[in-house]
Amino acid sequence: MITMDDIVREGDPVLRENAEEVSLPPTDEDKHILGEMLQFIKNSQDEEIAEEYNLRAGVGIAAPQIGISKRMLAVHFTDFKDKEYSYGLFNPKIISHSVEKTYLPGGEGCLSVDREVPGIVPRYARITLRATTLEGDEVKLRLKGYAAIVVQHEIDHLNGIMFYDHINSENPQEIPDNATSAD
Ligand SMILES: CNC(=O)c1cccc(C)c1Nc1nc(N2CCN(c3ccccc3Cl)CC2)nc(N2CSC[C@H]2C(=O)NC)n1
Ligand code: NI
Repeated sequence: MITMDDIVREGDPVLRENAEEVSLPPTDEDKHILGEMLQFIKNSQDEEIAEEYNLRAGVGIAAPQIGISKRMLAVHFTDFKDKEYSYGLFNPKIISHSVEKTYLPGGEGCLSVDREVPGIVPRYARITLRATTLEGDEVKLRLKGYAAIVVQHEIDHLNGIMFYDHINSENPQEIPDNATSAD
């Protein structure tokens, strides 16, 4: 199982690399890894397991965060409208997005960042995504609000971008004019 010991922390160059496309159909090894990533996220949200294995809670993880520079990510969460999202995705690609932006009022956290980095992280409010799921289906997902934020945070990891790269260093709490809070 994946534990916090497998999570690469900021400073490791793999987090600043452009991850490689996964060749499709995915190999059994790639499917196993992505399945383990999804299981880690579920475990991190289970009070007993998280306590037992000292896991930090997250709703998403990208392969570079376990030292694998491949375009794979896993998300598992319920959004503010109680819609469940549980996906392992290969080669996710944002094919269109809104002009409007959104953000988490509490800022963002990252399993690879062992410190609080306060500030508003502006993200597209709505995205349309193409990807291949863990089950091998090619999907086109239209995401908004929290789901859009989480997936953009994880796709950033595939492009060597950390959430704090988006924070306005002059005024971290500044809310961009075309941004509304996700809640
Ligand atoms: C510094 N301030 C903050 O972190 C922050 C502070 C307040 C509010 C928010 C909303 C913040 N922000 C933030 N909170 C989260 N969680 C809320 C708690 N939750 C969770 C915790 C326990 C059990 C189950 C679960 Cl579900 C896990 C997820 N997650 C992310 N991110 C950024 S997008 C990827 C995602 C991620 O998985 N990060 C590890 N940001
Ligand atoms: Ni992260």
